[in-house]
Amino acid sequence: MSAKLYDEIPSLDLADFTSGNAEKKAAFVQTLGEAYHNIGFVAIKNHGLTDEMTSRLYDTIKKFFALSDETKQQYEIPELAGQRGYIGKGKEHAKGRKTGDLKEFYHIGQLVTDGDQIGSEYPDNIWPDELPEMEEIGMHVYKTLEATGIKMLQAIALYLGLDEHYFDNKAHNGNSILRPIHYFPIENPEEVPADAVRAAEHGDINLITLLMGASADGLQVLRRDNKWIPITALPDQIIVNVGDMLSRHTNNKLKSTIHRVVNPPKEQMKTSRFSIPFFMHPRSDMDLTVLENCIDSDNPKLYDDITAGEFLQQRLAEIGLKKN
Ligand SMILES: O=C(O)CCC(=O)C(=O)O
Ligand SMILES: [Fe+2]
Repeated sequence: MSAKLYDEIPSLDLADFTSGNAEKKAAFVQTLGEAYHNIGFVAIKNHGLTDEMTSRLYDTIKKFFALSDETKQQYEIPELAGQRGYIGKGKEHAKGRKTGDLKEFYHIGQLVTDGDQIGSEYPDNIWPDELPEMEEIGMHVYKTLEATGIKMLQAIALYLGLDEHYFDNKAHNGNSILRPIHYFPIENPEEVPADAVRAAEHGDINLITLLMGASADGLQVLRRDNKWIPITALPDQIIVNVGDMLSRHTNNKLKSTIHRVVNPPKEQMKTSRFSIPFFMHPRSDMDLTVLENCIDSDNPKLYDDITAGEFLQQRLAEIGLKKN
């Protein structure tokens, strides 16, 4: 397939995939697959979130991050390797770096309600006493994005020549995480390490990421020709990108594209930026062994066999969230 150089990431309508029109569905699958092969990112509309849900979650997390550091730190549990609750300023760094990112965030994890045994693998969520509304809106957005992610994975499965429902049972009650992020204001830019950025360049760990809030400035993706291009999404779109687990499983046929959040100009460092990614993980026993149909003489097998759970533990240590 030809390598395309996009100036902006392709936009798609998820309703084309779900509406029941076979032609539109096939076109969605093809456009999505080509975009993921070439740049790893798309913007989609009709993702299932309403404006009301989006603004309620933003209002809530803005109130949370406005609490004092001391209050927020009550919800930080290092033993959970940052998998639930609050993660303080500068704690996470990109793989291969030491300087922490200029962000603080909160992790909301899976809630199993159908009696599935896997529920016992997951730590309970942590909810702040100060914001009783966070649990309801947080879980509502979590479950909505999870359902949207399953549909995106169905389209991806078709593009890969797999059964449409290949990922369904692997993603059902998966170890996904909703991560509201606050890129905090910096009054005096001289006081932070010279190489500190909001989010240093990285690939996401998981299968796919569904990102709310990319309409805010600063997010950039590294194109195949090594040029950084800004991500712009319309207010009614979310971004959906390929993570390292999916890239591995497909022998890089689908690209987990490197991206970053750059700092604003110095005089605007005093402003906050918020975003809310949903990192879609499968169940930890999913086998990420490279798919047979993604290996041929031009594309030799690039990765060792590993499960999703093992891959996650490795990466959490590499980004500073899990202490050995
Ligand atoms: O804040 C954003 O726009 C992107 C965040 C991101 O890439 C991440 O948390 O993995
Ligand atoms: Fe990311």
